[in-house]
Amino acid sequence: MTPQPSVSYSITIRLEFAANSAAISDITGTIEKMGGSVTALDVNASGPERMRVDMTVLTAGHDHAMSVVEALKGIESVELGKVSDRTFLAHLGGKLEVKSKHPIRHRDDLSLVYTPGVARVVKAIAETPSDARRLTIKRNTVAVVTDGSAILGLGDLGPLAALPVMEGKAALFKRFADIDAFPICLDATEVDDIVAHVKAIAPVFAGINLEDISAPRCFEIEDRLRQELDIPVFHDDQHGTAVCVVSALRNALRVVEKDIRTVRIVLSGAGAAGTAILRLLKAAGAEDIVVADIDGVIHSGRKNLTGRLPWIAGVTNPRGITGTLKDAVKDADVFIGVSAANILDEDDIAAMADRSVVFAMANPEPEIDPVIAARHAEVVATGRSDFANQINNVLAFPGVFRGLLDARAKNFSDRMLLAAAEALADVVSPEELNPNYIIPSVFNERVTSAVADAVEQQAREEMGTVDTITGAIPAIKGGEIHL
Ligand SMILES: NC(=O)c1ccc[n+]([C@@H]2O[C@H](COP(=O)([O-])OP(=O)(O)OC[C@H]3O[C@@H](n4cnc5c(N)ncnc54)[C@H](O)[C@@H]3O)[C@@H](O)[C@H]2O)c1
Ligand SMILES: O=C(O)C[C@H](O)C(=O)O
Repeated sequence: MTPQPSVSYSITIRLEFAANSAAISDITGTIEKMGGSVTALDVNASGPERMRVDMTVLTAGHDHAMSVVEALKGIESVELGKVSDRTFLAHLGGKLEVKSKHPIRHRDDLSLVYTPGVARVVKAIAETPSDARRLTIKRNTVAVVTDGSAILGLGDLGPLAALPVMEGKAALFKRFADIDAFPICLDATEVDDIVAHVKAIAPVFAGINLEDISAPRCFEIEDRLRQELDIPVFHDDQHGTAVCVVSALRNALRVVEKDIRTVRIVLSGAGAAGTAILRLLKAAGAEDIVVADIDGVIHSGRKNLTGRLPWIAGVTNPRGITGTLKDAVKDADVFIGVSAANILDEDDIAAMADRSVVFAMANPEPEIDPVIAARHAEVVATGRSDFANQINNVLAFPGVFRGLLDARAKNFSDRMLLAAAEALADVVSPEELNPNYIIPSVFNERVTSAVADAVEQQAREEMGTVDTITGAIPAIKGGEIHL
């Protein structure tokens, strides 16, 4: 794929020049000739003789940005000032802050929110631990936990480098579900250590969102934490992705008028995302799924199947296909890729069944260029924001957690995930549905509430009657007033 100018590589360039010259058209002409795109021009200072402007330019990458700047240096009448990378500017000082909900103006406030008042609240919680949900941040707070071992598609870059991503996830929790999420980047690599650290911090939180932890460790870490903690533990790269894929597939199959129970699905990738997608596809009724990984198609005769691969071989591949991914996609109705960049070509997509569906979701480079895929497939989706049909787990995790927290759920089930997938799909109405609109934008106001309501309702059904948080209704207990 040829990189296009985008906001993620935008720069702001300070430029000074004579006020009456043709400098502005020279500048914009030079930028456009170099393939950049001017999106804003702000006058920073102006006088009768000279003016200073900040010009914002979209570029296609770091080297491209540098070549645009070099070209501007060549305009004689223009003086170049500082050049700022807008992505780095947006990260200066981090993306989050903690704010007090109660004003602290004088001694009265201190006595209420801190000592001595707080001591009675401490005793109340020690006596009735469930009161922590009413009297602390616990009820609306989620930990976003990583060890930095599988950051986006970048690999194992460690906990410190993972912090901007975890801050970003926390910001998305707040923006889309009004959940207070906090980034926790653990300097730990052993499964036992990670489990122990998450358990140790769990008292503060109503849920744990695991992020960017590499497979296969992520499976054991999640399984153990789900068993050992009484709050939901959700590995977003697995289940958030699975919800979005099943949701998008439901609508894509409506477009191509095929049935999930009979379509032939090829899933490329048997890691964190692939394994969870497979589970949820099975739960949604898919029967003919062939999974391939870096060593080719997974089947029970393949040597050295380890980890979850024997399970995958046992529940997939009903027609006993062997060989490569390319062999598997021939005549397939659906391709779902959560594996690696550019592993399919145009001929592979052309060899799929009529009215095929391609979800090429490897980030940042998909399994096949979506423009090429669209020459043969009827519905194409990617993980990217610069193409139609972006499948990203931000469509799921804020609403899923909102629903789990509101139901005070202790865990989640496949039925809750399926309910979330259905609700997300239904945000796109039959009148709106078309090959380029199978999945809504996260900025569609109905997304989070639809997912949250579906998860909460399903959670309540599965949990029976759930205590509701009654808020500030005073009750006399043991001579003390508990709010
Ligand atoms: N768009 C989204 O919302 C979204 C969500 C989750 C993951 N992803 C993307 O999916 C990819 C996989 O993520 P993951 O967390 O499951 O990673 P993972 O490392 O857990 O699993 C990767 C899988 O891909 C297979 N693979 C690697 N190279 C391959 C190749 N050349 N040919 C065929 N298979 C190959 C591996 O064998 C493994 O099964 C990444 O690119 C990630 O960015 C996208
Ligand atoms: O987490 C995301 O936003 C994307 C996805 O999990 C990925 O690994 O690319």
